[in-house]
Parts: sequence; structure tokens; C-alpha cells
Amino acid sequence: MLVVDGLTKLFQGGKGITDVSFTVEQGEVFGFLGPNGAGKSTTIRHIMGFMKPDRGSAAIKGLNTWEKQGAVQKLVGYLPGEIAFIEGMSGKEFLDFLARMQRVDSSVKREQLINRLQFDVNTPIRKMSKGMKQKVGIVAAFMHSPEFIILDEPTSGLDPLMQQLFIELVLEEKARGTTFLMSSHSFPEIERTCDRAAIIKDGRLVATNNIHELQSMQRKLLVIVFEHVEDAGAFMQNGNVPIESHDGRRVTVAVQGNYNELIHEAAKYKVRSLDITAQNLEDVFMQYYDRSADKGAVS
Ligand SMILES: Nc1ncnc2c1ncn2[C@@H]1O[C@H](COP(=O)(O)OP(=O)(O)OP(=O)(O)O)[C@@H](O)[C@H]1O
Repeated sequence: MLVVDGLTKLFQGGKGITDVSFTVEQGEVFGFLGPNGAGKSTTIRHIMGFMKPDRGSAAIKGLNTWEKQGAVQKLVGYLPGEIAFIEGMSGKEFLDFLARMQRVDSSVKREQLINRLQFDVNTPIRKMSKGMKQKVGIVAAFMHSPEFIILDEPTSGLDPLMQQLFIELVLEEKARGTTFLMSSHSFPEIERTCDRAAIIKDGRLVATNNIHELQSMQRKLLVIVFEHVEDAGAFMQNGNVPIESHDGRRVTVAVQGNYNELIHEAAKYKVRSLDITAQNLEDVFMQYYDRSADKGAVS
């Protein structure tokens, strides 16, 4: 569906993106993660055909996005990072205006989306909060059922309930075969929706990975607090379990699947408490990347 190949754009002052390459398959939900200023929006603006790259290219369904921007934009639903609304319009007038340009009868879906996102579409946009404007933008990107939806930080400004609803909307569209590219700061949000994700830092892609593969590599961290410091010491010395860290009576162990040996060993001592947490998926991502990079192979 999307091929980004060696995309490079350097702004005055040296910031920008360098040699960004990745693909998004039809029906896939692809996440684009990175800190502020990493180059997410710049990459997305090239994919939408709004900017001419210095080098490299982006193509949607084989159409070069800079050379065929009109055709490309018809195929895509787009939510920009900062939406430029037309002065003086209400939400309804703005959506009517877009619907005329999209030339698809989107009235039924539009009503459903407005009802689910719970906002007053007749409010003048200049009086809307950031979250309300974001909702109008989401309706605009989804209402005409495009086959590819590109979202630049879609949940910024939304409260947790609306973030949850947004995830449901994405999963419903995904089930209908819609392809997504979406940027985010939030790994948990990407984890809930995406098949694969890429991390961008300082304008360069540092890793691309399969989320389900990462989830299967995710280790559990067990924090065991022993009754006595000596027990903690003996447990660490005798047990054949990978110790993550320790502090007095508290020992943190990382396990991936095989709990028997650990439970057997811990049961030899008096345990005061036991806590289990899953390893942060972002850490798994970066660990995996470091290992692959050492071997010279980043998938
Ligand atoms: N038109 C421009 N002229 C000069 N520098 C720019 C321009 N657009 C972006 N930049 C710079 O390029 C870098 C990447 O910006 P970009 O907006 O792509 O980041 P981002 O990952 O989307 O960040 P955020 O999460 O803050 O939206 C930043 O350092 C930014 O200041």
C-alpha cells in the first residue's frame, strides 16, 4: 500500500529526516513512534505529497505522492498534527465542505461518528477546545471510509475515555480491511492497535518491528521481598534464575515463560510479598533493536 524509500529532507539549520525507508502492507496498522521533533510529521507530510523530498520517495499504491498528490489525497483519509480550520465555520460547515470535496456520500457514517465521539457539531470551531477540534478531525479522516487512513498524533487532546473509543474505531476499521499509518508518542496506544511499528529519532529510523513478536518476547518481572536479607542473598546465590536487580530483602527476577524453577527456589525461603509486572514493551523493542544492530540485521 505504502512504500517509503530513502526519504530525505533537510531544513535550514540541519534538522529534518534522513534516509527514512519502510513499507506498510494493505490491511496493516503501522505505528510511527518517536519523541518531539524526531521527524514524524515531516515524514507524514511527504507521504501526503505536501512536501518535495530532497532525495528518496514515497508511493501509495504505486503513485509517487509528490508527483501525483491529487490522486493520492483522494485515496487517503488524513488527520494532520495541527488542523488548519477555515475561519468562522462551525464543525458541521467544515465537515460539509470536506464532504463536497471528497465526493462520497458519507452522511450516515458521519452521524454515527459524531454520536460516538459525543460533541456538538454546530459549535463554531473557534470556540472549540483542542479535544473537540481533534474529534472533528477524526470524523473528517474516517467518514468517507477511505482505504488508507493516515493520522498524525490522533489522540492528542483527547481524554482517556475518548482515547479508548478511538482505539475501538481503529480496530473496527481494521477489521474491514482499512490500512493505517499513525504517529504517536504513546507506546501503549500503538501496542493496542498496531501490527508493526517503527521508531524514529533525530530524523532517522532506528527500528521497525512486529508488535506481536515483541509481545511474545516480553518478560515478566517478579519482585520478591524475602523475610530476611540472608534469604535474599542465598536465593540469589543458589537459584539458577536471572536476577534483574536487588536491594536488601527485595530481589527482582525476569522470567519468560518458565516459572517452575523460580517458584521451587523461592519456596525454600520465607517470602513476605510477591509482585508481578510485565516488562515495558518499549524496552523490549529497544533491546531487540540493540541485539539485531549488533548482528548487523534490523528487521
Ligand atoms: N518547515 C520547517 N523548517 C525548519 N525546520 C523544520 C520545519 N518543519 C520541521 N522542522 C524541524 O524538523 C524536525 C522534525 O520535526 P517534525 O515536526 O517532523 O517532528 P515530530 O516528530 O512530528 O515532532 P512532534 O512530536 O513534536 O510533533 C524538528 O527539529 C523541527 O523543528
